Amino acid sequence: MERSTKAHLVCMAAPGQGHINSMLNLAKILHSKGFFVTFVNTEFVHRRFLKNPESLASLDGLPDFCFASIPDGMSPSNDSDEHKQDIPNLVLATKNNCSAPFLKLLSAMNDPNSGVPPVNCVISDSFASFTLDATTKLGIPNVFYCPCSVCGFMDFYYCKELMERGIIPLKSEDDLTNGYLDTVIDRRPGMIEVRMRDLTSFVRTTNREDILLNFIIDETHASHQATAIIFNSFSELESPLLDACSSMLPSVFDIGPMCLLSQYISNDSSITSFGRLNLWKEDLGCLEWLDEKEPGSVLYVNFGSMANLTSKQLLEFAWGLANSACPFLWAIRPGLVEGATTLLPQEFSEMTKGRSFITSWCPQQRVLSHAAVGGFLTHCGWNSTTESISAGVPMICWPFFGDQQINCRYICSVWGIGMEINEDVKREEVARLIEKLMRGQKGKEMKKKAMEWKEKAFEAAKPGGGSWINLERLIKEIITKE
Ligand SMILES: O=c1ccn([C@@H]2O[C@H](COP(=O)(O)OP(=O)(O)O[C@H]3O[C@H](CO)[C@@H](O)[C@H](O)[C@H]3O)[C@@H](O)[C@H]2O)c(=O)[nH]1
Repeated sequence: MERSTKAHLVCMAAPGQGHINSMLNLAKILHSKGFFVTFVNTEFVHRRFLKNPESLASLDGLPDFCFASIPDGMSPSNDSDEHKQDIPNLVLATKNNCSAPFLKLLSAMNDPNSGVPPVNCVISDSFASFTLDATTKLGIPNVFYCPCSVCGFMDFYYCKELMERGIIPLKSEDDLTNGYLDTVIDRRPGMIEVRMRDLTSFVRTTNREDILLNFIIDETHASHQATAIIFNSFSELESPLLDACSSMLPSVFDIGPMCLLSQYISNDSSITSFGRLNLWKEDLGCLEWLDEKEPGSVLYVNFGSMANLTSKQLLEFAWGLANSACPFLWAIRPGLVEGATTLLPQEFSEMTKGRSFITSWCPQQRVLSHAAVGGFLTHCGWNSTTESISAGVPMICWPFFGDQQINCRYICSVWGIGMEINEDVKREEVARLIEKLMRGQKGKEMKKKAMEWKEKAFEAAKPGGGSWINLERLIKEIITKE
């Protein structure tokens, strides 16, 4: 095969649906800008894609866009219950096992007989800092791509200082319930004043060695070694945070929302129709169901790819939805409720018949952009948040873990486009907030605000907008710099 002469970018995704979607959007944009792209997954997720026919078709790639995978130490026996995601185990496996295979992969691609151009730059998920060993050894730039919000990243980053000051981890399990979580934290540079409960859920531990808490501290601080760091955000949305971040880290570029930027890829590129990498099979039937519904009448409910609910929480949401009398589309992915087989009672199905559509996985961006959707009950994952902002849809927030608590705080208190449900979810509150969002004055105000943010997001992402210009600067000043 003749070796392409294009500059070669290797995009290393972290093993999670939210991370992969976001990185894939970026990879497609960079491909459309004339780069040769290799998109790398860990074997744990790659094995899942091989089992999903739609994703499998995408793995064939396109001219100058190919896929690769690296061993992560997760044996196929870990896939036995593939819907159960043991996140601490996955995080440790990736961190401890991927560095050497990644170096091996880059070295193989640099071989003149590899058929692909030598690697010019690595774009690495900022939660896959194991790539630094290889790029340091080979002397090539390593640009971190953070799929979280800037507020989420900074919240993780500042945990180190909170730990040094003895504020985290918690002193006792009682702190989870004795009101300690309502303690206000000193303002951190660039951030608004928050309570302990708004910090990442990973601080809710008494164990200083907690895997996830130490992981997010180590990974965010590893950004100091990156050549640059990119955020899936835009200046208008997170300006003070971006300023604070820029004063601490190497070159910072906000080039989001990625879901909008990727829509501006040139039409003549076959990459626009290029498939998606889904861990679950997508149900397009929900779009036809939405077509039948009144504009703005449907509440969309989805808790993303990682959150786990107890059966009790699921039932509180279910009865809240049933009692609200609002039409709703609810995606309950396999594994959302651990161990449960029968999820929803017969009475629920009878009571919501004709106004509910339950599925397991849907084309979320298309759902959020559908005229029938008037609100989103979400876990506040950053992709869901930016997709909702980009569609002008206000939210009801039930953050589960990680960066979702701080995203929720910004959605509700800073951007004015959401209302939070108590952690200890109760059906009465669910029904009350749905009513408020879909029919109340507060809902109207939030919708107006959401439409304003949508416009700002489009302004940033369109050719010539702030994020677009930042992308071009990134390519010129970092990726292709001689
Ligand atoms: O039925 C569904 C459900 C989700 N999605 C897509 O899956 C992604 C979900 O991403 P996100 O909303 O960010 O949630 P998670 O999958 O939970 O993402 C993880 O990764 C994010 C980026 O780091 C973090 O912000 C989250 O807290 C973390 O849980 C989005 O692109 C959705 O459009 C679908 O296409 N169909």
